[in-house]
Amino acid sequence: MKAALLQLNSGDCPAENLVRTTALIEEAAASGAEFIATPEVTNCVSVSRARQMEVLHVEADDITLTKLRDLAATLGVNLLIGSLALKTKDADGRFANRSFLIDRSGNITARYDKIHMFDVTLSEAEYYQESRGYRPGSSAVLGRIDGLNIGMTICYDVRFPHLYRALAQGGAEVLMVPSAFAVATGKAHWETLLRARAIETGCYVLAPAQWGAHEGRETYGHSLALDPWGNVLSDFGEGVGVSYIEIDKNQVLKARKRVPAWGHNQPFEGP
Ligand SMILES: O=C(O)CNC(=O)[C@H](CS)NC(=O)CCC(=O)C(=O)O
Repeated sequence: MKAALLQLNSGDCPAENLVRTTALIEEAAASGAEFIATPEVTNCVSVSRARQMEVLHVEADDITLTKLRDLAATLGVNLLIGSLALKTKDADGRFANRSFLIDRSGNITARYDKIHMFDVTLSEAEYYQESRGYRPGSSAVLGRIDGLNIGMTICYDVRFPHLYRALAQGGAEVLMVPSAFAVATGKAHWETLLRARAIETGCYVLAPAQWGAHEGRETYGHSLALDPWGNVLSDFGEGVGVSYIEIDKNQVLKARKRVPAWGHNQPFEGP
């Protein structure tokens, strides 16, 4: 199956982001991609809560979701919306950072709320408090497209290997890590973390990413696809566009036959 990873430079205007995302999805479908994946916060990258309050919507009213579902149906492709920032009905007013798996008929077949919040101080000048704006999810989610089991995760989740192991042991063959990675940690950790998750689980790892300057922050780009042996299938580097890879379920079986660590559970005590 041909898969496509979109690298975006989403701004803080959902309508504009939708226009650009739609064009790249159409381009990917015209190139024969049957599974197309977009980065974290496809609809809006913003560090301003006031701006988010102004432009974001609850899931039922979100235009990006409605339009991309229609687009998946029109083009007959499977779609992973890496995430949408959405309002919730929570009393504390926090948003959801929610990923959607959409089938060829435009149906939502799985949704996942990012579990691990990026509450990190990289330097005096660069710090993130994601849990202030977003309410974390609490369930790992497996979706399914065209006979492939898809483990859904987002960005900072990549640093928590037990989540990926649980998804692989639950049946995942492809792990999604749509992201908006920081530049400093991207340079230091991005490829290594993603390759490790592929090697440990014997899964494909697909990580479509935000890139470049956004209002109030900057992201690393380098959308990455790994095969189940940990080989880099594609690295988009910088800029905006689409990368293509081939997914072959036999490669999952092959890697796991050589090193079956993903399925070995040896109990131990302590420390
Ligand atoms: O804030 C939003 O609107 C959406 N959320 C994100 O972009 C999140 C929190 S700032 N980014 C990450 O998790 C980057 C993780 C990272 O860079 C690392 O693990 O090193």
